[in-house]
Amino acid sequence: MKLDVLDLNFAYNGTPVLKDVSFSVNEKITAVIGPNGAGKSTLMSCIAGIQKPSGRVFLDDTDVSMMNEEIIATSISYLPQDAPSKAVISVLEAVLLGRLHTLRWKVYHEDLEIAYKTLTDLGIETLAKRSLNQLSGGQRQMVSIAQAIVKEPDILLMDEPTNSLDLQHQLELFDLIEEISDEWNITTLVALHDLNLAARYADNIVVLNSGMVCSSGPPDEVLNCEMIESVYGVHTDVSSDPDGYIHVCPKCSVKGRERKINRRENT
Ligand SMILES: Nc1ncnc2c1ncn2[C@@H]1O[C@H](COP(=O)(O)OP(=O)(O)OP(=O)(O)O)[C@@H](O)[C@H]1O
Repeated sequence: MKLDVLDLNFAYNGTPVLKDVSFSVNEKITAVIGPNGAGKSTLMSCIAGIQKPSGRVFLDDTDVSMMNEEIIATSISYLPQDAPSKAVISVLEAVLLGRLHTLRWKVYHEDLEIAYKTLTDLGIETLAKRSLNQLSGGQRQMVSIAQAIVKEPDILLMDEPTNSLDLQHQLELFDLIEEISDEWNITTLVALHDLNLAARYADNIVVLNSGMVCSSGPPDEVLNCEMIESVYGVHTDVSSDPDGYIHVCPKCSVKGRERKINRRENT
């Protein structure tokens, strides 16, 4: 499904946070990157319909503000950045909640099958009967991811889904996102801090800085030393491997290097 974001502007208490944000994606996986406070989470929640920005969001050329509640609820799945729930309910019940919305309160056999399949795909089926409040942070994060995926949405919005996940689970999560993107033809927008994960898995990268899109395109066009230095204030080596994947190796922060030079000069 095509996602078009057109001239989004959003302010918290009069302070602008998103400024004329426009981009279009129909690639399978798009990473939204940018420094702390750039506006990534705000952008995700605006697209999910939680915040009400000015501007337009179109799904396959239909204005989301014109779509009915049920279609939006079934089309868009949103995994927020907030800490996953510690409610006293089982993992299976929590995942099943992902199949429900305000206009759909009944669980069918098909929902159970899809919930178990999702848990198995994520490698957490053995947790099905455990209570959320007895899980580790990473395990709870996996359950939140299962809740987002189990909906089988057209648009999957994930805000820093790799928070609390170990290396194996980070890679397995993205392998699964790649797989379901292919199978279900969904568009995934994922806010990420890890530039190497973005380089490895995203078909397209949108760079947000101070609420504005400062670059967008495929990883090999977007990820370069100049962009990373100007947006993140970090010196890096950027290289590409024989498979064509970009690798970003951080060297030092611009400020850190300046402080070191100043210290040397003053001693
Ligand atoms: N509820 C809020 N009320 C007021 N200001 C907010 C609120 N939420 C976020 N902000 C501000 O909006 C700006 C963008 O925040 P946002 O969380 O969207 O950034 P982000 O790119 O997701 O950051 P991070 O990488 O640190 O998660 C920041 O300056 C932040 O302080």
